[in-house]
Amino acid sequence: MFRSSASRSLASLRAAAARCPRSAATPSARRAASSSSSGSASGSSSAVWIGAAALGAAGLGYWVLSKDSAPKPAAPEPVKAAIKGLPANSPFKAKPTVIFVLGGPGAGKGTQCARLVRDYDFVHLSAGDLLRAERQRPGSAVGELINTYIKEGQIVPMEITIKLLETAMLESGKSRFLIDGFPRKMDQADAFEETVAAADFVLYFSCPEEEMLRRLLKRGESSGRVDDNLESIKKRFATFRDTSYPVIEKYRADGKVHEVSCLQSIDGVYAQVRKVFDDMFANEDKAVKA
Ligand SMILES: Nc1ncnc2c1ncn2[C@@H]1O[C@H](COP(=O)(O)OP(=O)(O)O)[C@@H](O)[C@H]1O
Ligand SMILES: O=c1ccn([C@@H]2O[C@H](COP(=O)(O)OP(=O)(O)O)[C@@H](O)[C@H]2O)c(=O)[nH]1
Repeated sequence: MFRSSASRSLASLRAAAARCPRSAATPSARRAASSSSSGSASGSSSAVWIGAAALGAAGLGYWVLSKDSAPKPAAPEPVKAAIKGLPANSPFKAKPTVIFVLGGPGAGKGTQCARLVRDYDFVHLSAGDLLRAERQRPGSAVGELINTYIKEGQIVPMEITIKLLETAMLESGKSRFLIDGFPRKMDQADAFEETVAAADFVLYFSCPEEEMLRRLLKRGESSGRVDDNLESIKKRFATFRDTSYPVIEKYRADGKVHEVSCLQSIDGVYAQVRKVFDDMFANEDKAVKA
């Protein structure tokens, strides 16, 4: 049965409550925390962390509801059921092309996506950028929550990230997407593929930690990011190793990963990336600009 926007909201809200971090304020949220999608809070979590998480958890439901209030274009279920890779409750009418761009922090995902947008007809959506924009949005009910997760190198509850991605995809009016830095956990991948659209493939930038560290510290000199500092970087590396890398392994087992080494110049890496895209999209419009 096709689910209405309101029931999607309620389902999202319930799921969000069930995924509050262990430090969530309400007993019911604490009870539900065993299935957290956000990664466990670090042992050194402070009162600030607890407060921010509680505040954010309270605001999350309101945020999900208010974000979900706009009517969504939707094809009738019988039509969509026949489209491979498009879930029945997806807000899309046709299967969009979705490429997950993954790799450790500082591997060069954003840099390479910018080139792909220049040369191919893709919309680049960085999950991290969308989260940072929501954090900055005046009046955001989840801004503090997002800030705390990012600083701690933890993964923001997936309801927030998926909602931001879905909204940006729909608002773009386009149908080919580079989803950069998402999914970072297997349940995020499953939820996205079950409610938005299946991924066509994963572009994975492999990179040793020493190189990523060098790049991130350099980027930190001017990025102004709260997480481009040694303490946060170590936590981000741990989250990538323990939680995000298994997502890549899973897609690899499914034969969906195109791996590119980051250990070349930006141009050198891009030459490898182009090979993948030219092979994949040779028969589509490509829109290569010289
Ligand atoms: N191949 C490369 N060689 C050297 N530096 C790079 C390369 N690719 C990206 N960088 C730099 O490394 C930093 C991290 O790249 P970025 O694209 O922001 O990574 P990510 O999006 O994976 O976090 C940036 O300052 C970028 O200019
Ligand atoms: O799907 C996502 C993407 C990002 N983040 C958070 O945003 C931070 C920065 O992510 P981004 O992709 O911008 O940067 P990267 O760490 O890859 O350089 C991460 O460490 C997470 O805290 C998240 O929670 N979920």
